[in-house]
Amino acid sequence: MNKTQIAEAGNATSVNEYENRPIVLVGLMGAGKSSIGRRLATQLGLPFKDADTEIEAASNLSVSEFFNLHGEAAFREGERKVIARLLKEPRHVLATGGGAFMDPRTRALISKKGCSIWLRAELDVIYKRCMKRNNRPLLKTGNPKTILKNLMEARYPVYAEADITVDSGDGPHEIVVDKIIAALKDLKNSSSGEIAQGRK
Ligand SMILES: Nc1ncnc2c1ncn2[C@@H]1O[C@H](COP(=O)(O)OP(=O)(O)O)[C@@H](O)[C@H]1O
Ligand SMILES: O=C(O)C1=C[C@@H](OP(=O)(O)O)[C@@H](O)[C@H](O)C1
Ligand SMILES: [Mg+2]
Repeated sequence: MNKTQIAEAGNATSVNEYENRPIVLVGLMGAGKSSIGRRLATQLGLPFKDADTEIEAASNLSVSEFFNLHGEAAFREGERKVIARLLKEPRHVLATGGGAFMDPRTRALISKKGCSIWLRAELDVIYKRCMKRNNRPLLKTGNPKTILKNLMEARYPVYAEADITVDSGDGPHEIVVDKIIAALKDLKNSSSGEIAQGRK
């Protein structure tokens, strides 16, 4: 059950409590979490945080350098700690890295403390966006399009557990920002006035 579904009696939390949670963007590389997250934060008048940037600042390494020096498992651990710290901060927009929500412990943290939004996009759109920069270590280990396709198959069923899903199509960022704001309003106006607490 996700937050947009009606809560069952005895297992609910108020929308107001929910509205105070950080807005956490999840989804594959190139979905737009960082660039749309920044614009969404500006629109909502909230601070913006990017988990990758925080890891880079804490380690004094780029994400690629971190992967090369310490490996993916250490990156996931650092990512979980950084996200746990950020989720304790007052309401903000948080862009996660694409693998964060795949880590069961990080996902549980986000489900407990955040309002998660999956930015969903199609393979060709994701691929085109990812090719703009060469800063994603996971795409350097083989054919990037094949890697992205395999990641989509493995990850989309898990991203689908997010509280809200918004399509991040091949238009301007602002269209996606507006769709997110509308989805958040829908949540606020949900007829029951309550949302599920015992989510996936
Ligand atoms: N809706 C969009 N329209 C156009 N370009 C986009 C859109 N979303 C993302 N991009 C571009 O795609 C690239 C990757 O986006 P980014 O925000 O870094 O994705 P993520 O953080 O999910 O990996 C950036 O150059 C960004 O400007
Ligand atoms: O999907 C992933 O596992 C990763 C996504 C990246 O972030 P973006 O999704 O912001 O590109 C970054 O955290 C790292 O390269 C690993
Ligand atoms: Mg990003």
